[in-house]
Amino acid sequence: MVKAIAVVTVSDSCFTDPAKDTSGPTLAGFAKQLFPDATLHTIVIPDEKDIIERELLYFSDEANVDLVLTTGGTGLSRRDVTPEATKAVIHRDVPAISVAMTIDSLQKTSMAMLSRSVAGIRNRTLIINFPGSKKAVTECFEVVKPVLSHAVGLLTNDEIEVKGTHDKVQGFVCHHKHGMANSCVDISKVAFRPRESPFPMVEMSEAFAIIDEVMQQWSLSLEVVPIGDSLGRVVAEAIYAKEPMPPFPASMKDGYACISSDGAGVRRVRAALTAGDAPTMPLSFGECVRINTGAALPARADCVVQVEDTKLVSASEDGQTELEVEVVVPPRPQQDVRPIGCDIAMGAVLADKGAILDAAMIGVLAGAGYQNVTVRSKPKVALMSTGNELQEPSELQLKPAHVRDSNRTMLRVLLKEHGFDSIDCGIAQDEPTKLVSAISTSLSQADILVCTGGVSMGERDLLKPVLVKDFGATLHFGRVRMKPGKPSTFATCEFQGRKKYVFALPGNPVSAYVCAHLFLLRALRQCCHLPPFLAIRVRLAHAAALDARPEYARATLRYPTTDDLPKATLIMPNQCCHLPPVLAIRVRLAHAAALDARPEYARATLRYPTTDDLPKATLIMPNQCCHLPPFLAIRVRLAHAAALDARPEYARATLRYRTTDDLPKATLIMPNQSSSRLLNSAGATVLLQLPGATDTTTQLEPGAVVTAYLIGRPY
Ligand SMILES: Nc1nc2c(c(=O)[nH]1)N[C@H]1C(S)=C(S)[C@@H](COP(=O)(O)OP(=O)(O)OC[C@H]3O[C@@H](n4cnc5c(N)ncnc54)[C@H](O)[C@@H]3O)O[C@H]1N2
Ligand code: MOO
Repeated sequence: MVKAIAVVTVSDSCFTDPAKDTSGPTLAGFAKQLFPDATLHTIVIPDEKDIIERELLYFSDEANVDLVLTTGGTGLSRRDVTPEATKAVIHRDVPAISVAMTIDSLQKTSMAMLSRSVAGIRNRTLIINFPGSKKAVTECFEVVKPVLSHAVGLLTNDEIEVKGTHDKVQGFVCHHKHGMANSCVDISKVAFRPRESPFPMVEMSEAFAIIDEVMQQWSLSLEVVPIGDSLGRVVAEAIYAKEPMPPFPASMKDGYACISSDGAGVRRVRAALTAGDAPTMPLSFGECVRINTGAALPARADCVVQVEDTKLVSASEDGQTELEVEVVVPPRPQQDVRPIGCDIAMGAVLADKGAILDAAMIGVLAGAGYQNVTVRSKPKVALMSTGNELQEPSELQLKPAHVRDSNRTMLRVLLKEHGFDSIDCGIAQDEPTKLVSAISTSLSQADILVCTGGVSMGERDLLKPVLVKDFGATLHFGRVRMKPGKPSTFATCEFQGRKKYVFALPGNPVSAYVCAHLFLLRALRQCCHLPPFLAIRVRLAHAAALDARPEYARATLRYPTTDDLPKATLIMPNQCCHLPPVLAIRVRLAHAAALDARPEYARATLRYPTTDDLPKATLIMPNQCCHLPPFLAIRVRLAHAAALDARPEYARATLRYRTTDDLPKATLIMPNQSSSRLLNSAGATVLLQLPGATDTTTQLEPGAVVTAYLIGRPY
């Protein structure tokens, strides 16, 4: 199966102006049409041998793409070096591919003789050079189209042979290849089923450690996405500024661009410059130019005097032209000027490797001329429900003894909420051969299979035996001391030569919901190098009965103004496995809580204190049109000193929370929080409300408590 394709346009002119690239998008369109499920990477690079080689190596060795299709740079001109770069990286050539393309093209034009295309294999990646025109790409793609899938299959098969031996040793039979699925699981002798679960009960800490360790084996791959689609993605390689920002000395005020050494006094107003006007003549002594915020200063001007610090001396009779103004306060050199590169120096890091792209960072990239960004790929997740009692949610009429499948919809939406797509693999019946067939289909499409139901002790709970006996899976855990979700199962297996991860969650809807948060999202976030969920401490608003098992209770938070910690209120006192939210946080009980024999994860709501001086009903942003609540305001401590402006300031910051701290610690993204510098907002999770400076207080000391508005996910 072709899982990932890269289309590389090699052309100096397209690199300078990507809008000129017609053959790349054409090739990409054909590739997407032929392999609609494959991840598609596109890139435009100049005719530089080193760069071409680097990208080919990257796509075959790091991004693990199956097919690299280049277009351009195959002709005879001095800069045409794509074939040389390709030859330098391939391990084996496949000359007949280029020969077939050439023979076909020769029937249309004798110019085809001048194409020097190369095709070859590097590891498991097939690389094919196409010529650089849209017409040639269209013709040549038709030639190779019939063999691409098979060629990639053959390359992948090398690995399957090796894995096949391994699978046989473990008793795994590859059912999906033979049409009708078989299973080694015998369900005829129900009377002899185990009366005790054979799976050791692992503690939560152990289950987390197992997931963390096993998911390290997830093989990293990268993809290139348009910046507009990159929200929440993790940057794969540091991105640098190709030009300074601002690219010219720019005014910070509406006023007059002057020469500071002229001091205070009357100046002739030579012209007016609004933002976007390119200044033509240098300023002379005794002159000034009326200027707007953001406009470029004329040569020799070294300061801006804001309009408030000037007086009109003379104007044209119609009032349309200022002739002379008086500068009242002598200006300082560089006053109210943003010098070239003061917001972003050329070569500065715009987004570092590992950064999680947010609106500010994406804005920075847009301002710096980046259209695409290389990010870590997300795993492909398949969702499957199991159970003979399940019917599609779309069926209005319930059949006798049936329930509608709510888990698949819930999990799809939950994954979406956390930025992950999923593949719907339907409902599988509790019958070994049907499960084998459904699991095979799911695993062939995804890296991670999430299924619900069939993991407990019933004679139709077949997931675990089918995974082990029919897929040779290793069960890393099959029971966890927790509530809800005791029979949660985590397994891995080799399938079609690739490692697959299986989260077999309990069928009870709440168990599936809670365990998806705790286990599945933890694993997915680790694959993308996202940090685990933030844990904060809160107080219970009321008593909470405890179960013998530690319990993950769904709760809401409330934020009274007088308490030190948020208050948590259980969604319902009866937390049997049929209800929903999440946030792993330490809380204080607001009331007495009866304990069960087992540690219990009780569902509660939380309240969070803010300071008494908090402006009580001030919305930071009017979310009200959609009847959404305002952003949460919480109290935090400054991790460092913060200089105060004359105006109250909403400073962009990140939070760090240790369970030993009484309050989260806030760190400003950058000390320079100037409003033209979007970089100082990139990565911010809170707006810190800093008070305006007074005569006696010009800075807040480390540890000072201020209000923070949560504007993003707080991790
Ligand atoms: N003898 C024992 N029985 C059970 C034990 C045990 O330790 N010993 N554990 C209990 C616990 S705890 C849980 S949790 C459940 C887990 O059961 P399964 O994962 O095997 O799930 P099923 O039996 O298939 O279903 C349980 C329940 O959930 C409903 N369900 C299943 N799938 C869906 C779906 N997609 N959408 C909506 N509802 C679904 C199903 O109809 C059942 O009512 O086992 C206990 N038993
Ligand atoms: O562990 Mo189960 O989800 O309590 O019923």
